[in-house]
Amino acid sequence: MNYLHIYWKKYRIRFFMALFFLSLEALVDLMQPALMSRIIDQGVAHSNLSIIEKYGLVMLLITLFGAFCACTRNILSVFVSQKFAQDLRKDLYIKIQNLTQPQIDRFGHATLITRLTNDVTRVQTFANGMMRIMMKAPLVGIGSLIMAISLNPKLSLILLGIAPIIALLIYLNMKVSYPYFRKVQRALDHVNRSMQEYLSGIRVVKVFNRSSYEQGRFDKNNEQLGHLSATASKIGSIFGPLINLSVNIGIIALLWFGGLGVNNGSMHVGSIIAFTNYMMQLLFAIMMVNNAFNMLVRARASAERIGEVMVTKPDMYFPNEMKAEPGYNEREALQFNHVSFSFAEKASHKPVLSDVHFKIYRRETIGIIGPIASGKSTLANLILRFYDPDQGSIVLGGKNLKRYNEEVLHRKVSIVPQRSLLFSGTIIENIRWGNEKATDEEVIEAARIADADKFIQALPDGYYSMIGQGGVNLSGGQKQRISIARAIIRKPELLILDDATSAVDAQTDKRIRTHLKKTVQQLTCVIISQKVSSIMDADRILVLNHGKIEAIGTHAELIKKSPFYQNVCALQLMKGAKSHG
Ligand SMILES: Nc1ncnc2c1ncn2[C@@H]1O[C@H](COP(=O)(O)OP(=O)(O)OP(=O)(O)O)[C@@H](O)[C@H]1O
Repeated sequence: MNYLHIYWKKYRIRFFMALFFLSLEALVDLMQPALMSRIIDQGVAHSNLSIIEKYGLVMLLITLFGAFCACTRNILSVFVSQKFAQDLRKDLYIKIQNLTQPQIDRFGHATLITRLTNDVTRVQTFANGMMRIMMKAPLVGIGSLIMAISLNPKLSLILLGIAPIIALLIYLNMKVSYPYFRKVQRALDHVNRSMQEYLSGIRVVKVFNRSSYEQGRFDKNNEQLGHLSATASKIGSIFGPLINLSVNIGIIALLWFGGLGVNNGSMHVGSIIAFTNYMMQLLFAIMMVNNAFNMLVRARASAERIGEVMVTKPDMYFPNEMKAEPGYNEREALQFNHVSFSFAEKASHKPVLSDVHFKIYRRETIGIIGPIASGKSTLANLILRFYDPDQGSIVLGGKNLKRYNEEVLHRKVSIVPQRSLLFSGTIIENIRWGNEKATDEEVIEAARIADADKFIQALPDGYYSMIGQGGVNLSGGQKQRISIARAIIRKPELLILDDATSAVDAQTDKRIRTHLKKTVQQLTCVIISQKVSSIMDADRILVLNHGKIEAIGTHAELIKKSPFYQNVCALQLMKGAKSHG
């Protein structure tokens, strides 16, 4: 948990200031019973009003001082814990942003959200608790013990007998409950995941009448969370009463022996009351320590989970120097050199891409077609360096992808992903998301190329129309066209359309491709599609089958040499001809 060091360094002065005021508060608490004992034994017992007034005034003044210390400490502890949590959340967010795709795949989305929210809150609660009770409790506890011993050494033996039993119970409580709190957080990840999946697929769930099935999945995870939380709390609820029982046995013993002392005249009532007060304070302090340990156990589990993300080192490097490969041909835009790749998590480890070898020339449009799960999107993800090939290399503009600075790479290559992802905000903001500096004219031009300008202008607020989260108030085709405009406005050298026009009709699809060819002359384009009509007029078409290149060539060439392409054309083009006929 070394990552917490920087926050400690940043906030330790305020933390110690809070502890200073907390110690003063504890001191005030410790003085009260002693003063009360004097008021009773010297004032009340002897009907001495001036003593009562004198010590009463002192008690009032120190209580006021105690209140001032408590307020100051509160302001400091809230400030420190809030700021610490804010910094931690921010740093964790940045860390998550810098995780590579395989690392994000490994963690999973839901757990990253729980770690960023719930786990950080737990650590924050603990930090705040430290400045409220954790330090006060030992101070009051030790102080009470000293005061009690100085008041009556014999009676203090009772305290010394009870205190170790309570300390042992606290230790056992911590030891038994710790593993459960880690499990509780993991169960919370599962609940978050089922909720996240449900919300992102809500329409599909409804259409397929799978609400009760999804509810079942949620219930199962929720039950598991409830069960684990209950077990963790049950452990606390066994140790809590045991500690209480020990405290009460101590009080009874104290009153018994104290009563005997008052009877035989060796003790005063005021001292017994003060002693009882110190004993209560001591035992209360021990119980507070127990609570604090419970908080510590939870916070430790959370801090470790946050730590797992914080210490994750990037497994990809994006250097700044970019050397061109020897013998580089200026005409080449992209080159796959015998690339093989598999997702490490896959049980079978079967390669998703095997020995993929091809070149794309500048300003060329390449179509990629292939059956479902043949590796088309994976190929696009490798060009963006979301993953690195296991074997072979990818060369972009004469330079190995591994030598690119991340920002430069993503300025050169832009993608319109299969699922259009829009953000809540206006349409213009969403398009400009691709290039913050783009002028209004450039936004409109990009929308025209993506064949989106007309429908946007027809909306009541035009480019300033609001888009709901994920683009809920737009059709699939409208979302896709805005996504295309967003990619074009970046002015990339290589544009990848990954099934980006699946929701638009054939004419719009064609218009977009024609606009792209005419307007963005320097552009090299990779069009991935299941539709022959989307790629048949590309300069060359690459047929991917089971992660291997089956054939590469023009539409006319492939019709002759690729069995898969022949089949798809036969199915799709004949169907198209029939439906037109
Ligand atoms: N993040 C991932 N982790 C593990 N396996 C993955 C991951 N992404 C894709 N795969 C697997 O890789 C294979 C190829 O997937 P990919 O998405 O590249 O296919 P595709 O040709 O684009 O399919 P489609 O036409 O359906 O979009 C599939 O078997 C898929 O299950």
